[in-house]
Amino acid sequence: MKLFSAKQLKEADQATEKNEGITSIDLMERAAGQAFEWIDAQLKGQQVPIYIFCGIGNNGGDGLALGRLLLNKKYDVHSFVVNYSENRSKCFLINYDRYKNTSKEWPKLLKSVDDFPDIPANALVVDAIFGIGLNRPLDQWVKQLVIHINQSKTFTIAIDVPSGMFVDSATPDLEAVIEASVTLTFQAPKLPFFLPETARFSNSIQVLNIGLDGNYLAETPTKAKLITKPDVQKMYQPRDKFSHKGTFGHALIVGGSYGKMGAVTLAVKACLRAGAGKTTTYIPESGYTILQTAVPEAMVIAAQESKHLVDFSVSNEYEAIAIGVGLGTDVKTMKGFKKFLETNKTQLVLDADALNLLAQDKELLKLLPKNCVLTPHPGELERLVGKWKNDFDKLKKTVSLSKSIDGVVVIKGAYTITVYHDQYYINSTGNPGMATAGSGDVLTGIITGLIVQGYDVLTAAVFGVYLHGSTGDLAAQQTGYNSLIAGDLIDFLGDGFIHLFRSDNVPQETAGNNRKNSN
Ligand SMILES: NC(=O)C1=CN([C@@H]2O[C@H](COP(=O)(O)OP(=O)(O)OC[C@H]3O[C@@H](n4cnc5c(N)ncnc54)[C@H](OP(=O)(O)O)[C@@H]3O)[C@@H](O)[C@H]2O)[C@H](O)CC1
Ligand SMILES: [K+]
Repeated sequence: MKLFSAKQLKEADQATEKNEGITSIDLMERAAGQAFEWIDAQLKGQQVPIYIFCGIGNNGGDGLALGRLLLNKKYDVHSFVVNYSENRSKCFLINYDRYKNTSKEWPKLLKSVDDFPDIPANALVVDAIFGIGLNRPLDQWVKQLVIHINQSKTFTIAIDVPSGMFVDSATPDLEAVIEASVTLTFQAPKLPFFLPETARFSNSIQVLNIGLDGNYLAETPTKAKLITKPDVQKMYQPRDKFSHKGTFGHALIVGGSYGKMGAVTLAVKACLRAGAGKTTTYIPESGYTILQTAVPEAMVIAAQESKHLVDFSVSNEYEAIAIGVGLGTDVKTMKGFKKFLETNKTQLVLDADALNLLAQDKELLKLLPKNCVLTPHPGELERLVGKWKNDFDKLKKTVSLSKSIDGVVVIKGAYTITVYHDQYYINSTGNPGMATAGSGDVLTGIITGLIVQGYDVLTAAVFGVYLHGSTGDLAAQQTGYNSLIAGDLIDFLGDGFIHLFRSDNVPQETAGNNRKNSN
């Protein structure tokens, strides 16, 4: 699903008006009508005081039109105009008059802190102060209003965007943003809904289709995409009946150190479960028995060193090498890693300590082959690219890293973002139960397993991240969040694949139950 910029949404708006022969007031009525339908479906006529705060632009116009529709359905509506500017939009003014004709009184004008109404605890608040047109910090008194609404702790519905949130750049004041309970956003979600600093404001997101011009939406490229099930269904490569294990590639997992062999165990199991034809692990000698016992399906090459890898001389028979899980950052390991990068030509997935070694000597980044995949969590990313000022700056720095290595960078988080050059792929699956030791090792294994099967690195990263998350969602149905452990992600990966092509209407209690039944 594409995430459009504010400018693109305004262009889509104009294309719709031109191609459908409608005006912007018609489109506003459509948008307000959709918001009304949604709210009416939740309230079902229940009488709660509805407090609507409207700006003076088109977001405010939406709010007034919504207020009128709610009044027509006999809801208890209290409307306010937040008069932050005299520059009222045409559609706002039309709806201002229409509102008066319905309610017989004007909405109350707010011009300073003294005008703020008390908001009853049982009220439903509608925030239509600013939408995608916000382009500078809020005036002090408007910020105070936002704080006043947030402090009321009432159920708050944001129209299009929580007011105070910037859509295409960093939000300058995180105290001046409406904390919405639900965001009814038009046509497509907006990028900051998925970024760590701002995601909490939009909370539950409902996308309302207001029928913007289909051609414009289809043909306009966006920097950011939200990856959902239909996107990954297209990525899946079905298996040919006459395929054999050689068809699905050979992966090498390099890593492990004394006390951290579990990381390699998890990665190699996940790699196999993701569908790799063959896997080999290259580990310090002390891990030999552990690996052979824990994963009989994997081959093991034990290095001479007992506790840390020093010598990384591996053959070039693999389609991809994952390196870094449980590796450690011993000085000798660093030396061997550098030597390995100087000669290696195989596609790489770099995680954990491999990223820390790269961060220790950034010159090593120049030795990476084209098209490698880096999978940092925010701490590892910061060590690689330096401190960022905000989420947009983080994305910018990650884009530079991706371009400089000509590879893929996966920023792990609640919404994992895969960055390739200046494209962002935002993942929609996963849950807080996955914040557990070894979860990243499983992801590394999945991505590597997909690459060796022939998925290009970008697809492997985007698809792998989605599968990792959707598998976690299925696992959590059985384990709950607290008890989910990384091994569960491996056990449920098969369900994750099967679920890709299962209707989402499958009742919750049957989805993801396969493991229990087959055990
Ligand atoms: N295509 C669509 O998606 C549709 C969107 N609709 C709704 O329209 C809004 C966007 O409306 P817009 O009028 O462009 O902008 P806002 O309502 O968000 O803001 C109004 C104006 O306020 C000015 N501004 C910006 N920042 C500040 C500030 N900090 N303080 C004071 N004033 C500010 C700015 O105008 P300037 O000329 O002063 O710069 C804004 O234009 C969208 O979010 C939807 O809700 C349609 O209803 C349907 C189609
Ligand atoms: K709003």
